[in-house]
Amino acid sequence: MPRAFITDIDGTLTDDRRRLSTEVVDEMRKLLDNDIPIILASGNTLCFLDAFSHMIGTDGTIIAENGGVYRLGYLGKKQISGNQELCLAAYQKVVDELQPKGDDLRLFSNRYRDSDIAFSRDAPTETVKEILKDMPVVVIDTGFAIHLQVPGITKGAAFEKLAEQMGLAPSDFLVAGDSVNDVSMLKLGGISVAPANASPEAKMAADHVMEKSYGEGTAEALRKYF
Ligand SMILES: O=C(O)COP(=O)(O)O
Ligand SMILES: [Mg+2]
Repeated sequence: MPRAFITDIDGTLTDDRRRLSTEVVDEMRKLLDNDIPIILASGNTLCFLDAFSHMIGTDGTIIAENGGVYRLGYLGKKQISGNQELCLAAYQKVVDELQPKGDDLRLFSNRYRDSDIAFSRDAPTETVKEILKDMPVVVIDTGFAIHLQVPGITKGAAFEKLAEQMGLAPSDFLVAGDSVNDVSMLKLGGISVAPANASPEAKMAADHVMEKSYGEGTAEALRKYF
């Protein structure tokens, strides 16, 4: 049986309208009641994850901004890596190119971000990738936002560091994720699962694709593997 659980949030704990699945919350509370640690790993900001951790009842161990920010427990030091200035310059290049054509890209929660840049999916990801092909940034389309991050910063890299600080190996974890930004951590888990709604990349990286979608699929995995 896995000794710990690490999970993505959007598309993995939510439903098809991005509302939290109460079914998966019930299953996560059972883990917490049995002292099984949970890491929340998301493209969202630290403050989003803080509120989320409190309300789920985890100990505040989080990965935010797709690995650009991570922290062990609420009292741990917030670790920031990456190069947000570079990501912002890349974003500006996309805006300069697409705004005259009428594509309005909205920045997401930028004043709360320390590492990456996230914006609305109003332009095709392939177009953004083409514009940035000579820039040293990675374009990540999570299905919820487009993120720009420097290479090497991933949920998986932060997961390895946090697992070590927790005295565990990544292979001690059940990993759940639904999108391309989860592939790095899905590959590291002892068991990795993707709910049925997951992207082709996440399904490929996971050991098991669940029958159910979204949070209900992840709840199914928690019942099955713990
Ligand atoms: O921030 C996003 O784009 C998606 O968030 P997630 O990593 O929790 O799915
Ligand atoms: Mg997701």
